Amino acid sequence: MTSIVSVQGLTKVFPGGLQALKGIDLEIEEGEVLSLLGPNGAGKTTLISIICGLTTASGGRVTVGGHDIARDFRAARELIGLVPQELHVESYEKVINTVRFTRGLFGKKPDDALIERILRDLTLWDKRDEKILALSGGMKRRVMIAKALAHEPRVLFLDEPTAGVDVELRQSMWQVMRKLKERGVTIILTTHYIEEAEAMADRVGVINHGELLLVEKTGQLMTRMGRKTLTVELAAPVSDLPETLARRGVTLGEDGSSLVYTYDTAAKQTGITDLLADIREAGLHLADLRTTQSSLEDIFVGLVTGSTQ
Ligand SMILES: Nc1ncnc2c1ncn2[C@@H]1O[C@H](COP(=O)(O)OP(=O)(O)OP(=O)(O)O)[C@@H](O)[C@H]1O
Repeated sequence: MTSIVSVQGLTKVFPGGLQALKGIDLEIEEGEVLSLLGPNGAGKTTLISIICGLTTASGGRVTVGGHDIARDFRAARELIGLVPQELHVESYEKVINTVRFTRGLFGKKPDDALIERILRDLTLWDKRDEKILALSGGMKRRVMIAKALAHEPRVLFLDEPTAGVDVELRQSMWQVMRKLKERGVTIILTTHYIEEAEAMADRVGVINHGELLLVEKTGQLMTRMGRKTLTVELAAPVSDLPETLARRGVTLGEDGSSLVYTYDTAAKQTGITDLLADIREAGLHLADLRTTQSSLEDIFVGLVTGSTQ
Protein backbone atom coordinates (compact mmCIF):
# COMPACT_ATOMS: atom_id res chain seq x y z
CA MET A 1 0.00 0.00 0.00
CA THR A 2 1.15 3.54 -0.66
CA SER A 3 0.56 6.56 1.54
CA ILE A 4 -1.91 9.09 0.26
CA VAL A 5 -1.38 11.35 3.29
CA SER A 6 1.97 11.65 5.00
CA VAL A 7 2.37 13.59 8.24
CA GLN A 8 5.86 14.09 9.65
CA GLY A 9 6.82 15.70 12.94
CA LEU A 10 3.70 17.87 12.95
CA THR A 11 3.45 20.39 15.77
CA LYS A 12 0.96 23.11 16.63
CA VAL A 13 1.27 25.74 19.30
CA PHE A 14 -1.73 28.08 19.49
CA PRO A 15 -1.22 31.76 20.28
CA GLY A 16 -1.25 31.82 24.06
CA GLY A 17 1.10 28.86 24.22
CA LEU A 18 -1.15 25.79 24.19
CA GLN A 19 0.67 22.97 22.45
CA ALA A 20 -2.14 21.11 20.69
CA LEU A 21 0.08 18.76 18.63
CA LYS A 22 3.44 17.52 19.86
CA GLY A 23 5.15 15.95 16.86
CA ILE A 24 2.70 13.71 15.03
CA ASP A 25 3.97 11.12 12.52
CA LEU A 26 1.28 9.38 10.53
CA GLU A 27 1.08 7.59 7.18
CA ILE A 28 -2.43 7.10 5.78
CA GLU A 29 -2.76 4.41 3.16
CA GLU A 30 -4.79 4.85 -0.02
CA GLY A 31 -8.20 3.18 0.28
CA GLU A 32 -8.19 2.60 4.03
CA VAL A 33 -10.60 3.77 6.71
CA LEU A 34 -8.57 5.21 9.57
CA SER A 35 -10.31 6.21 12.74
CA LEU A 36 -8.78 8.76 15.08
CA LEU A 37 -9.88 8.20 18.63
CA GLY A 38 -9.20 10.54 21.47
CA PRO A 39 -10.91 12.33 24.33
CA ASN A 40 -12.13 15.93 24.05
CA GLY A 41 -9.30 18.33 23.38
CA ALA A 42 -6.86 15.58 22.32
CA GLY A 43 -5.98 17.39 19.09
CA LYS A 44 -7.99 15.47 16.49
CA THR A 45 -9.68 18.48 14.92
CA THR A 46 -6.44 20.45 14.96
CA LEU A 47 -4.69 17.63 13.10
CA ILE A 48 -7.43 17.41 10.48
CA SER A 49 -7.61 21.19 10.12
CA ILE A 50 -3.90 21.39 9.38
CA ILE A 51 -4.03 18.59 6.79
CA CYS A 52 -6.99 20.32 5.13
CA GLY A 53 -5.27 23.70 5.16
CA LEU A 54 -7.64 25.45 7.57
CA THR A 55 -5.00 25.93 10.26
CA THR A 56 -1.29 26.45 9.79
CA ALA A 57 1.19 24.13 11.44
CA SER A 58 3.90 25.40 13.76
CA GLY A 59 6.35 22.76 12.54
CA GLY A 60 6.64 19.56 10.55
CA ARG A 61 5.44 18.57 7.11
CA VAL A 62 2.27 17.21 5.50
CA THR A 63 1.90 15.90 1.98
CA VAL A 64 -1.30 14.75 0.27
CA GLY A 65 -0.86 12.70 -2.89
CA GLY A 66 2.79 13.79 -2.76
CA HIS A 67 1.90 17.51 -2.72
CA ASP A 68 3.20 19.58 0.19
CA ILE A 69 0.21 21.31 1.79
CA ALA A 70 2.21 24.47 2.49
CA ARG A 71 4.06 24.86 -0.82
CA ASP A 72 1.57 23.22 -3.16
CA PHE A 73 -1.71 23.93 -1.39
CA ARG A 74 -4.10 23.94 -4.36
CA ALA A 75 -2.97 20.58 -5.69
CA ALA A 76 -3.11 19.06 -2.19
CA ARG A 77 -6.49 20.58 -1.35
CA GLU A 78 -8.05 19.30 -4.57
CA LEU A 79 -7.50 15.74 -3.39
CA ILE A 80 -9.27 16.38 -0.08
CA GLY A 81 -12.91 16.43 0.92
CA LEU A 82 -13.77 17.69 4.40
CA VAL A 83 -16.95 17.27 6.38
CA PRO A 84 -16.48 19.42 9.49
CA GLN A 85 -18.18 18.91 12.84
CA GLU A 86 -20.56 21.83 12.52
CA LEU A 87 -23.33 21.73 9.97
CA HIS A 88 -23.15 24.73 7.69
CA VAL A 89 -25.26 24.56 4.60
CA GLU A 90 -27.08 27.17 2.56
CA SER A 91 -30.58 26.70 3.96
CA TYR A 92 -32.53 28.24 1.06
CA GLU A 93 -30.63 26.45 -1.67
CA LYS A 94 -31.82 23.24 -3.34
CA VAL A 95 -29.82 20.12 -2.53
CA ILE A 96 -28.66 19.48 -6.09
CA ASN A 97 -27.65 23.09 -6.71
CA THR A 98 -25.51 23.36 -3.61
CA VAL A 99 -23.62 20.20 -4.61
CA ARG A 100 -23.17 21.41 -8.22
CA PHE A 101 -21.99 24.79 -6.94
CA THR A 102 -19.36 23.25 -4.67
CA ARG A 103 -17.95 21.31 -7.62
CA GLY A 104 -17.69 24.60 -9.50
CA LEU A 105 -15.74 26.17 -6.63
CA PHE A 106 -12.95 23.71 -7.31
CA GLY A 107 -12.92 24.75 -10.95
CA LYS A 108 -14.26 21.36 -12.07
CA LYS A 109 -16.47 21.06 -15.16
CA PRO A 110 -20.17 20.35 -14.50
CA ASP A 111 -20.87 16.63 -14.40
CA ASP A 112 -24.51 15.81 -13.77
CA ALA A 113 -23.97 12.06 -14.01
CA LEU A 114 -21.43 12.26 -11.19
CA ILE A 115 -23.66 14.48 -9.04
CA GLU A 116 -26.51 12.00 -9.55
CA ARG A 117 -24.29 9.09 -8.47
CA ILE A 118 -23.15 10.94 -5.35
CA LEU A 119 -26.72 11.87 -4.39
CA ARG A 120 -27.92 8.32 -5.02
CA ASP A 121 -25.07 6.86 -2.92
CA LEU A 122 -26.16 9.13 -0.09
CA THR A 123 -29.87 8.36 -0.63
CA LEU A 124 -30.45 12.03 -1.35
CA TRP A 125 -31.56 11.69 -4.95
CA ASP A 126 -35.26 11.85 -4.07
CA LYS A 127 -34.57 15.03 -2.10
CA ARG A 128 -32.53 16.72 -4.82
CA ASP A 129 -35.06 19.49 -5.45
CA GLU A 130 -35.85 20.15 -1.80
CA LYS A 131 -34.60 23.22 -0.03
CA ILE A 132 -31.98 22.26 2.54
CA LEU A 133 -33.85 23.90 5.40
CA ALA A 134 -36.67 21.37 4.88
CA LEU A 135 -34.35 18.41 5.55
CA SER A 136 -33.77 16.55 8.81
CA GLY A 137 -30.44 16.88 10.64
CA GLY A 138 -29.25 13.51 9.31
CA MET A 139 -30.08 14.51 5.74
CA LYS A 140 -28.27 17.83 6.16
CA ARG A 141 -25.22 15.90 7.25
CA ARG A 142 -25.45 13.83 4.08
CA VAL A 143 -25.65 17.01 2.04
CA MET A 144 -22.39 18.06 3.69
CA ILE A 145 -20.84 14.76 2.61
CA ALA A 146 -22.21 15.18 -0.93
CA LYS A 147 -20.65 18.65 -1.07
CA ALA A 148 -17.34 17.29 0.18
CA LEU A 149 -17.39 14.64 -2.56
CA ALA A 150 -18.48 16.90 -5.42
CA HIS A 151 -14.96 17.58 -6.68
CA GLU A 152 -14.03 13.85 -6.56
CA PRO A 153 -11.51 13.94 -3.73
CA ARG A 154 -9.41 10.86 -3.03
CA VAL A 155 -9.36 11.46 0.70
CA LEU A 156 -12.41 12.26 2.78
CA PHE A 157 -12.15 13.63 6.32
CA LEU A 158 -15.21 13.12 8.49
CA ASP A 159 -14.98 14.95 11.79
CA GLU A 160 -17.39 13.21 14.16
CA PRO A 161 -19.97 12.40 11.48
CA THR A 162 -22.38 10.72 13.87
CA ALA A 163 -22.06 12.96 16.93
CA GLY A 164 -25.47 13.36 18.49
CA VAL A 165 -27.38 11.27 15.96
CA ASP A 166 -29.58 8.33 16.91
CA VAL A 167 -28.56 4.69 16.49
CA GLU A 168 -30.55 4.20 13.28
CA LEU A 169 -29.02 7.22 11.64
CA ARG A 170 -25.57 6.17 12.77
CA GLN A 171 -26.00 2.78 11.12
CA SER A 172 -27.16 4.37 7.89
CA MET A 173 -24.13 6.67 8.00
CA TRP A 174 -21.95 3.56 8.32
CA GLN A 175 -23.60 2.19 5.17
CA VAL A 176 -22.68 5.39 3.39
CA MET A 177 -19.07 5.10 4.54
CA ARG A 178 -18.87 1.48 3.39
CA LYS A 179 -20.11 2.47 -0.04
CA LEU A 180 -17.53 5.24 -0.29
CA LYS A 181 -14.80 2.84 0.73
CA GLU A 182 -15.94 0.45 -2.01
CA ARG A 183 -15.55 3.34 -4.42
CA GLY A 184 -11.93 3.58 -3.31
CA VAL A 185 -12.20 6.75 -1.20
CA THR A 186 -9.74 6.92 1.69
CA ILE A 187 -11.63 7.89 4.84
CA ILE A 188 -10.29 9.51 7.98
CA LEU A 189 -12.90 9.49 10.66
CA THR A 190 -12.75 11.08 14.08
CA THR A 191 -15.17 9.74 16.60
CA HIS A 192 -15.99 9.47 20.27
CA TYR A 193 -17.89 6.26 19.62
CA ILE A 194 -15.55 3.33 20.02
CA GLU A 195 -18.10 0.99 18.47
CA GLU A 196 -17.97 3.17 15.36
CA ALA A 197 -14.21 2.66 15.09
CA GLU A 198 -14.65 -1.05 15.77
CA ALA A 199 -17.30 -1.34 13.04
CA MET A 200 -15.72 0.87 10.39
CA ALA A 201 -12.00 1.27 10.73
CA ASP A 202 -9.25 -0.78 9.12
CA ARG A 203 -6.84 0.96 11.48
CA VAL A 204 -7.25 2.93 14.65
CA GLY A 205 -5.07 5.80 15.80
CA VAL A 206 -5.28 6.85 19.43
CA ILE A 207 -4.44 10.47 20.15
CA ASN A 208 -4.18 12.10 23.56
CA HIS A 209 -2.73 15.43 24.70
CA GLY A 210 -1.46 16.12 21.18
CA GLU A 211 0.44 12.84 20.89
CA LEU A 212 -0.36 9.86 18.73
CA LEU A 213 -0.08 6.98 21.16
CA LEU A 214 -0.42 4.28 18.51
CA VAL A 215 -1.76 3.45 15.06
CA GLU A 216 -2.62 -0.16 14.50
CA LYS A 217 -4.93 -2.48 12.59
CA THR A 218 -8.19 -2.65 14.53
CA GLY A 219 -8.24 -6.44 14.79
CA GLN A 220 -4.54 -6.66 15.69
CA LEU A 221 -4.92 -4.05 18.39
CA MET A 222 -7.75 -5.98 19.93
CA THR A 223 -5.75 -9.20 19.88
CA ARG A 224 -2.55 -7.59 21.14
CA MET A 225 -4.04 -5.56 23.94
CA GLY A 226 -7.24 -7.45 24.44
CA ARG A 227 -7.76 -9.50 27.54
CA LYS A 228 -10.20 -12.24 28.20
CA THR A 229 -11.91 -13.05 31.41
CA LEU A 230 -12.74 -16.64 32.27
CA THR A 231 -15.51 -17.07 34.78
CA VAL A 232 -15.84 -20.47 36.40
CA GLU A 233 -19.23 -21.06 37.99
CA LEU A 234 -18.86 -23.40 40.94
CA ALA A 235 -21.28 -26.21 41.73
CA ALA A 236 -21.26 -25.07 45.38
CA PRO A 237 -20.13 -21.67 46.74
CA VAL A 238 -16.93 -21.39 48.78
CA SER A 239 -16.15 -18.94 51.58
CA ASP A 240 -12.37 -18.78 51.03
CA LEU A 241 -10.26 -18.85 47.91
CA PRO A 242 -7.76 -21.75 47.96
CA GLU A 243 -4.16 -20.46 48.17
CA THR A 244 -3.08 -22.27 44.96
CA LEU A 245 -5.70 -20.35 42.99
CA ALA A 246 -4.99 -17.00 44.68
CA ARG A 247 -1.34 -17.39 43.57
CA ARG A 248 -2.52 -17.62 39.96
CA GLY A 249 -4.29 -14.29 40.27
CA VAL A 250 -7.74 -15.81 40.49
CA THR A 251 -10.33 -13.83 42.43
CA LEU A 252 -13.52 -14.97 44.04
CA GLY A 253 -16.70 -13.73 42.38
CA GLU A 254 -19.69 -12.31 44.19
CA ASP A 255 -21.11 -14.57 46.95
CA GLY A 256 -18.29 -17.10 46.42
CA SER A 257 -20.10 -18.98 43.68
CA SER A 258 -17.62 -18.21 40.89
CA LEU A 259 -13.90 -17.85 40.21
CA VAL A 260 -12.69 -15.09 37.93
CA TYR A 261 -9.44 -15.32 35.95
CA THR A 262 -8.19 -12.69 33.48
CA TYR A 263 -5.59 -13.58 30.87
CA ASP A 264 -3.80 -12.10 27.92
CA THR A 265 -5.28 -13.23 24.59
CA ALA A 266 -1.94 -12.79 22.82
CA ALA A 267 0.01 -14.92 25.33
CA LYS A 268 1.31 -18.30 24.13
CA GLN A 269 0.13 -19.92 27.32
CA THR A 270 -3.00 -18.71 28.95
CA GLY A 271 -2.55 -20.88 32.02
CA ILE A 272 -6.09 -22.23 31.73
CA THR A 273 -5.13 -25.92 31.64
CA ASP A 274 -3.08 -25.58 34.84
CA LEU A 275 -5.80 -23.51 36.42
CA LEU A 276 -8.44 -26.16 35.76
CA ALA A 277 -6.13 -28.83 37.25
CA ASP A 278 -5.62 -26.69 40.38
CA ILE A 279 -9.38 -26.20 40.70
CA ARG A 280 -9.88 -29.97 40.60
CA GLU A 281 -7.08 -30.57 43.11
CA ALA A 282 -8.64 -28.03 45.45
CA GLY A 283 -11.71 -30.26 45.44
CA LEU A 284 -13.95 -27.72 43.70
CA HIS A 285 -16.56 -28.77 41.12
CA LEU A 286 -17.41 -26.76 38.01
CA ALA A 287 -20.97 -26.00 37.04
CA ASP A 288 -20.16 -23.87 33.99
CA LEU A 289 -17.43 -21.90 32.20
CA ARG A 290 -17.68 -18.71 30.21
CA THR A 291 -15.24 -16.23 28.68
CA THR A 292 -15.69 -12.56 27.83
CA GLN A 293 -13.40 -10.49 25.62
CA SER A 294 -12.40 -6.92 26.51
CA SER A 295 -13.67 -4.40 24.00
CA LEU A 296 -11.84 -1.71 22.08
CA GLU A 297 -13.40 0.64 24.61
CA ASP A 298 -11.57 -1.05 27.51
CA ILE A 299 -8.32 -0.88 25.54
CA PHE A 300 -8.86 2.78 24.69
CA VAL A 301 -9.68 3.80 28.25
CA GLY A 302 -6.60 1.90 29.47
CA LEU A 303 -4.36 3.67 26.96
CA VAL A 304 -5.68 7.14 27.56
CA THR A 305 -5.70 6.96 31.35
CA GLY A 306 -2.26 5.30 31.23
CA SER A 307 -0.85 8.19 29.23
CA THR A 308 -2.13 10.80 31.64
CA GLN A 309 -0.58 9.21 34.71
N1 LIG B 1 -8.03 28.34 17.95
C1 LIG B 1 -7.58 27.83 19.09
N2 LIG B 1 -6.89 28.61 19.95
C2 LIG B 1 -6.39 28.12 21.10
N3 LIG B 1 -6.52 26.82 21.50
C3 LIG B 1 -7.20 26.00 20.67
C4 LIG B 1 -7.76 26.46 19.43
N4 LIG B 1 -8.37 25.40 18.83
C5 LIG B 1 -8.20 24.33 19.65
N5 LIG B 1 -7.51 24.70 20.74
C6 LIG B 1 -7.10 23.81 21.85
O1 LIG B 1 -6.29 22.77 21.31
C7 LIG B 1 -6.56 21.53 21.95
C8 LIG B 1 -6.96 20.49 20.91
O2 LIG B 1 -8.24 20.82 20.41
P1 LIG B 1 -8.96 19.98 19.28
O3 LIG B 1 -10.22 20.70 18.90
O4 LIG B 1 -8.00 19.68 18.20
O5 LIG B 1 -9.33 18.64 20.06
P2 LIG B 1 -10.25 17.45 19.61
O6 LIG B 1 -9.48 16.21 19.87
O7 LIG B 1 -10.75 17.64 18.23
O8 LIG B 1 -11.44 17.55 20.65
P3 LIG B 1 -13.02 17.32 20.43
O9 LIG B 1 -13.19 15.86 20.41
O10 LIG B 1 -13.60 17.96 21.64
O11 LIG B 1 -13.42 17.99 19.15
C9 LIG B 1 -7.64 21.81 22.97
O12 LIG B 1 -7.02 22.01 24.23
C10 LIG B 1 -8.28 23.09 22.49
O13 LIG B 1 -8.82 23.84 23.55
